[in-house]
Amino acid sequence: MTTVSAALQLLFEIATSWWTVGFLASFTALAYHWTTATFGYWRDRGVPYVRPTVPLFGNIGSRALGTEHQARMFGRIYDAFRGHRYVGMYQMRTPHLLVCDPALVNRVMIGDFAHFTDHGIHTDGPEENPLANGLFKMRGAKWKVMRQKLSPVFTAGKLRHMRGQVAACSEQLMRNVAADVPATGGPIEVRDVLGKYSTDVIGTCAFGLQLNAISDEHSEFRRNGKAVFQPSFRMLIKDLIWLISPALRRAIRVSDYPQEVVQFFTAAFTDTMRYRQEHGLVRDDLVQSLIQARTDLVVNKTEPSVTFLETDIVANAFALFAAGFETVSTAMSFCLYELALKKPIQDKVREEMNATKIKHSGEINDEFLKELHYLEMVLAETLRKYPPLITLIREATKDYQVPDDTLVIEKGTKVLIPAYAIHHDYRYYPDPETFDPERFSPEEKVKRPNGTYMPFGDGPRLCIGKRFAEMEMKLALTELLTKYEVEPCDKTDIPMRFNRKSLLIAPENGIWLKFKPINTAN
Ligand code: HEM
Repeated sequence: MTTVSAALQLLFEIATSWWTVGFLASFTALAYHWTTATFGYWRDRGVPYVRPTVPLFGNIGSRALGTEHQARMFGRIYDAFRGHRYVGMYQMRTPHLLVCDPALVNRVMIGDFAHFTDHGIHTDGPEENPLANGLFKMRGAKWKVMRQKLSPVFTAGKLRHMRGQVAACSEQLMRNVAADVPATGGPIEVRDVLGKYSTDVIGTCAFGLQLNAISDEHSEFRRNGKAVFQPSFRMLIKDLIWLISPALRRAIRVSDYPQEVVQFFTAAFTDTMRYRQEHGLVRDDLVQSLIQARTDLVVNKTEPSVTFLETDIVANAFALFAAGFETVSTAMSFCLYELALKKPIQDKVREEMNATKIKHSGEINDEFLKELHYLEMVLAETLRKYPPLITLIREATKDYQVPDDTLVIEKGTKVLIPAYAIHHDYRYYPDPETFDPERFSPEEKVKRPNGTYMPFGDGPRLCIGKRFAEMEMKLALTELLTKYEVEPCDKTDIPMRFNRKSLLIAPENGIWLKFKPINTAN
């Protein structure tokens, strides 16, 4: 009996262990197949491509693990294939085409835009994330209608009306800097102080909030705003899941932002809208254009072919905040960083500001801002060296025959434009790591081919807030640089190191600079 049961026991163990081994082997084979099934896509189409080394992760293992910054990763690929018009690569399992040739970049963004109308970024439904459907993520006809509704508020005439609101924010910025400088007696982390400024600007102009309710370190607006951009493990996972399988992401419903952030921004905008409507308040600002869009598209349904929801309006207020907060503060911070390291350029930009101030009797009006040509060159060079978006993205919305080529970019393909790498290509920008505003003198600019400068993107999807951002940056930089000299200090990172977890270009350790008050009667 004992012998029989021992034999049975042995047989059972063998069977189950074979079964286990078989199961594991099949599972591994299936998993391997699924995680690598797409990796022949570019080879099959005869496209030069970066060989994917790790199943599932494709070419972005280093980025996913946080061991390599995106700018470096795309730069490495771009450099390895220099001279090719495009390169195939895999972000997780998804094939992406990196377009490197400026002429083709120009076609994708401008000339043949009709084939690339969408950014092709995954959006959650309004139930999972009411803030998801902002302009940046909107597609097709819906994007076109909303873009037309919002564009008028960014024209030069309308911006003039918002200049007063932005100027009030730059005065608040100066009070914040003045409070920080004597208190610490030493360096300031400029991204923090400029982050308060750009929060103030969007808070007043897009959410209609009172200035004093925003910039305070402990204000809810500031706290929730920071939470949106805090690089987090959750955000990284969320992005990677989308690249593995959008269906998987939909199934497990990982939303873009924490619930409390969604609730806060929804309530902030809805309260302002209700207040303005109840009090018959009409102002020429972003809030007003969104209220008008709501009346036309949600209430009166003037575009019956496209469905707009209440959440689309709040999502667009939020989109202006999301797109305009970090980009502006980061660009201004890098600008001050470079000026602190290059004193002669700083002096020259200040001279221009002071001379223009005298010419306009101290009044900072539109003419004044337009005449700051050297500052424009400095900002252009800052955005060349540090474009906040490292790559631009498009999705082929129709099949596209690449001109003078055999390749057809199939509908649904993700197309990436490596803005950072192109901005750092020595063929267009010799000695690319040197900060040199003269590259943007009118004579130098015309020498470069189109499709080699795109910090704000280009074509119909060009940043809608470009002029607004330029006004915002010029106003604050004029205030700062005519009152303070900026200098590096012990805590300044030289050379600059980027935060590897951040989606946008961001410094690893903040940007610490000394602010020396200028004793002047101006
Ligand atoms: C230095 C500041 C800024 C930079 C460098 C910047 C850059 C960009 C870039 C690269 C894009 C994508 C363009 C493309 O795909 O071709 C974009 C889109 C966008 N930006 Fe900006 N941006 C800045 C400031 C702002 C501000 C202040 C606002 C709002 C007030 C804003 C609102 C938007 C919106 C809504 C979009 C989506 C446009 C669309 O898809 O139609 N941006 N921005």
